[in-house]
Amino acid sequence: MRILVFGTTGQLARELLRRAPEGVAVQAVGRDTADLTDPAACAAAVAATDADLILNAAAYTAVDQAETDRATADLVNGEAPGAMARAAAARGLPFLHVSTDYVFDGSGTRPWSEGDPVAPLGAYGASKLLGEHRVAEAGGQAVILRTAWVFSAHGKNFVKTMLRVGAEREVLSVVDDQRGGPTAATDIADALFTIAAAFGKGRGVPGIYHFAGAPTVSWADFAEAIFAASSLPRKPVVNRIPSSDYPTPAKRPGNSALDCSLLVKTYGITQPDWRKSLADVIGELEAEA
Ligand SMILES: NC(=O)C1=CN([C@@H]2O[C@H](COP(=O)(O)OP(=O)(O)OC[C@H]3O[C@@H](n4cnc5c(N)ncnc54)[C@H](OP(=O)(O)O)[C@@H]3O)[C@@H](O)[C@H]2O)C=CC1
Ligand SMILES: Cc1cn([C@H]2C[C@H](O)[C@@H](COP(=O)(O)OP(=O)(O)O[C@H]3O[C@@H](C)C(=O)[C@@H](O)[C@H]3O)O2)c(=O)[nH]c1=O
Ligand SMILES: [Mg+2]
Repeated sequence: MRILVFGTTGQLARELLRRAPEGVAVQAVGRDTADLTDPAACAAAVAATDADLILNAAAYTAVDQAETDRATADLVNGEAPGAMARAAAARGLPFLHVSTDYVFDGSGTRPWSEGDPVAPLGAYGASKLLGEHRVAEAGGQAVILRTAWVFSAHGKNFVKTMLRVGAEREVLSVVDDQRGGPTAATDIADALFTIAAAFGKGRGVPGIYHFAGAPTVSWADFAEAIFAASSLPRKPVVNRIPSSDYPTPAKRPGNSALDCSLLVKTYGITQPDWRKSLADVIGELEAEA
């Protein structure tokens, strides 16, 4: 099976390139070939491909920056995936897309199910929701995988930020009232390959699915786990704060927990334990250093 992947340098794109199972060839295209601010270029890449399936791993992920750059976020996260999905549908090719917990408003404490009402708090979440709508409207065989709190040994993420800042400070203030499921890019890549294989066998089931690591924690809990798993000589103390003490341009959801049972039922993909994947990522980072 051949998979055309949009994105080459991102956390997820890199793991897709590294973890393709035997018999799967990943052809990744970057900004030079398909800039997502140019939806027509994305459609052209789909029209020209000899791949059996299309996977979009590229996105505008700068949550705060999106607040003042809404047009670019909507183009990259909304219109470009829409153009990819329409071009894939026109050729009868399955399309796998990735979305986010930030489409929810974060109310309540119950983990969000796929059919729950969406109400993004910020421009990034709104742009990802636009992408979900555009992909659904395209009418093809599409899967939208909503994930959360992605980390890996590469790119920008909370784990790397904590290790960098934690090496310099004795005390770190981290929000304790936003809860979610940290998810390793390696685990998302593997889940997407499982879904792709199902489509390869004619057994793919289109729709929206949730996929996040377990257990659900706060960012402060996650920070403590990161320091515990690291071999920092002097581990910083995590000072637990409310979000109101950590002002940011974009408001984040309080309850980001995703109910992932539909993916288990449909594809047999279980929730990964992020503590295991965190140990692997920290191992990789410390081996590189
Ligand atoms: N990061 C997270 O915490 C979460 C991410 N997600 C979703 O998961 C998916 C993967 O995210 P992740 O791997 O973390 O993202 P990254 O920020 O690590 O990577 C984003 C990728 O998109 C590419 N990209 C951005 N803008 C453009 C553009 N205009 N044209 C072409 N390529 C572009 C980047 O390329 P370049 O290097 O050239 O900029 C990069 O390869 C996305 O859909 C994201 O919304 C969902 C939940 C949480
Ligand atoms: C660095 C730092 C962050 N924080 C807070 C800010 C924020 O609420 C939380 C996490 O910080 P981040 O900057 O990683 O958060 P953020 O960029 O909002 O992460 C999100 O990215 C997008 C792409 C997604 O789709 C989401 O699932 C989610 O992963 O921790 C602290 O409390 N203390 C700190 O020292
Ligand atoms: Mg990033």
